[in-house]
Amino acid sequence: MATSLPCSMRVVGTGALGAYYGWRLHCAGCRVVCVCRSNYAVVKQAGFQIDSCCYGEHTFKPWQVTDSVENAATLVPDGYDYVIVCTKALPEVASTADVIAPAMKHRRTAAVLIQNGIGIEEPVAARFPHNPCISAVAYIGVTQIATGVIRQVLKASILLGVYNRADQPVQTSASDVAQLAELFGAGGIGADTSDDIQPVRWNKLIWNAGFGLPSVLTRLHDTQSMLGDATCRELIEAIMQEIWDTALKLFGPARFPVKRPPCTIDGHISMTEKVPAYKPSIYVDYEAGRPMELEVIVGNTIREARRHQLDMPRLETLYKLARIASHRP
Ligand SMILES: NC(=O)C1=CN([C@@H]2O[C@H](COP(=O)(O)OP(=O)(O)OC[C@H]3O[C@@H](n4cnc5c(N)ncnc54)[C@H](OP(=O)(O)O)[C@@H]3O)[C@@H](O)[C@H]2O)C=CC1
Ligand SMILES: CC(C)(CO)C(=O)C(=O)O
Repeated sequence: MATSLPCSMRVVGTGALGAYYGWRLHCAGCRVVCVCRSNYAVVKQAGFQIDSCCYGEHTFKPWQVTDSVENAATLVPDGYDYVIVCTKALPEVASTADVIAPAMKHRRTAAVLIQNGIGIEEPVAARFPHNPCISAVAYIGVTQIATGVIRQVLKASILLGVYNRADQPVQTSASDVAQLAELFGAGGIGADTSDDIQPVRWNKLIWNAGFGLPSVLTRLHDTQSMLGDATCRELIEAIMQEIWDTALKLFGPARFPVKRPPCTIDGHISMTEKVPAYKPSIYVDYEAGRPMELEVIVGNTIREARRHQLDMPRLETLYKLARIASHRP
């Protein structure tokens, strides 16, 4: 893996998050290749238009824009340093490992998963046991509000940690993670590393399930409308509490709550109150009739709890209702 700039990055899933982080890594001097899908024609021609609460309005023209992972692989024949995955995590629709496989042929290429939810790393680490695997938790609040147009409402930060399976021949090291954090830092992202990333992922679930499920079920659709409704606010807090309590039982008090804020329910709510109204990405997908990240954010959470003989009755009921809602005509 490269230790100094410039460094090659391939961003797969260049929607809101991918465009934003790709832009900041480009500003840090990395050669960024964006693999686009529905926004390919627009981005290839005009780049991304980014309206950032931190940097104002900018056009981001990546080093290369391509419409397939196979093409991206030919652009850097020696292999990428990092393949940054910013697709929605939808295991029931597509396997991330299959999607990125053409660009993972060189062993030094690290897979970096910047996605919400839990249980997303295992299939990637199992498929590419010789490649480093980095698990990332992002706080940023970006949305692709029109094709190729990205709006950011919160200062971006990212927490990076290793993902290793015990049987992997090559173990991802803390220095792999530190090098990537340095690159994000050079791009102005508040980047930090964690030597225990799974509780951090659970902590992020508190926000994503807490706001995501009620947004779909109440259709109050943005954070301020939801918090402004007393019943919805109560529901958000109750979901958050159930996940918080479960995480505490799973990880124990030495590992949970995590040390970095927001790490309390009040902290998640007050962070949200401070930023403009924002549609949870589950709601953005629901509204557009696209598959939602229900399995990795909610289904996997319930299943992991059950594996440890823990019940999450509130989440389970809302999960069933949201699944029904997702099949609406
Ligand atoms: N937005 C945010 O503020 C945050 C998001 N996250 C997480 O980050 C991840 C990305 O979210 P976000 O950027 O909001 O999502 P978006 O829907 O904006 O972007 C996802 C992009 O991935 C593309 N894509 C999906 N599959 C493929 C594929 N096989 N090949 C190429 N492109 C593909 C989609 O293309 P198409 O348009 O064709 O579907 C879309 O452009 C999610 O896991 C989300 O939960 C985490 C923290 C904050
Ligand atoms: C919690 C939030 C809005 C801001 O960090 C976010 O990052 C997300 O949409 O997942």
